[in-house]
Amino acid sequence: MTDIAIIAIDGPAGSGKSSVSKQAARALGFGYLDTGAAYRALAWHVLAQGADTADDAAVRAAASAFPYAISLDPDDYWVRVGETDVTAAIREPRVSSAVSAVARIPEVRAQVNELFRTLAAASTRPGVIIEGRDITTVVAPDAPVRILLTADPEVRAARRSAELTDQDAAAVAAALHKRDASDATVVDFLNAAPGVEVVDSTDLDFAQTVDAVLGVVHEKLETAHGR
Ligand SMILES: Nc1ncnc2c1ncn2[C@@H]1O[C@H](COP(=O)(O)OP(=O)(O)OP(=O)(O)O)[C@@H](O)[C@H]1O
Ligand SMILES: Nc1ccn([C@@H]2O[C@H](COP(=O)(O)O)[C@@H](O)[C@H]2O)c(=O)n1
Repeated sequence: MTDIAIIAIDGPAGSGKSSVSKQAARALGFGYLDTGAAYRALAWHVLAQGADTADDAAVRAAASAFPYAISLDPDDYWVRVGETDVTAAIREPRVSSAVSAVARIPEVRAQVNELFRTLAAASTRPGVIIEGRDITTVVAPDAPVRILLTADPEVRAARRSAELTDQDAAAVAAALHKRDASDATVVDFLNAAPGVEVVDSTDLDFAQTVDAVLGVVHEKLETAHGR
């Protein structure tokens, strides 16, 4: 990539990637790139066309004409497909349960990975935090800071369930674990690749987790700059 400092963060569902990355980006004055949003928006796009994300041909066709846009501003986050703001819609359970099928197609991954690199390189900020599942290993394996953000599965499920108060807690947990199991067949986001720092938030509150991530970022950036 360019001289923009890339902070790569991976982790399983509900590990705090988006909320922690967004807060850390604010503290650093960096951009924030949510890569899961692209997969979610493509799944939304397929469903909006009345197709099934299990239909590879339909997904490839949707990906070939995918007018996707996302904000990298942590204080003004939005996701659009064409003229439609899909920021909230892509979090709906119907999209969450359809997204893994989209993410398992190699050509789709290659297409969005190129887009992520382009978006990050175009940032006018000194750095960008990119979060997802394969950022530390595939999208930005040379990033000066690479973090695996994790927490015990039951803690992640409880946090997600606390967000989705209108849904049954057991169903929320089951959906989260099912998505992880499916996604883990495509990329390894449960084990840290060599050189990747683990931040385990199981026993940390939100502020402590942000501080732990910022601690790794400062340490690694100082090392990278020879200080
Ligand atoms: N250390 C923490 N302590 C308590 N709550 C936390 C902590 N970290 C994150 N959370 C909360 O956990 C929930 C899930 O976090 P978030 O949505 O950021 O996870 P995610 O990894 O981006 O999930 P997904 O991959 O499913 O999009 C949010 O409500 C967030 O505020
Ligand atoms: N780098 C990534 C990011 C995401 N995915 C897929 O997208 C889904 C949604 O991601 P969230 O971070 O919003 O939960 C996720 O379940 C994966 O299927 C991916 O493959 N690679």
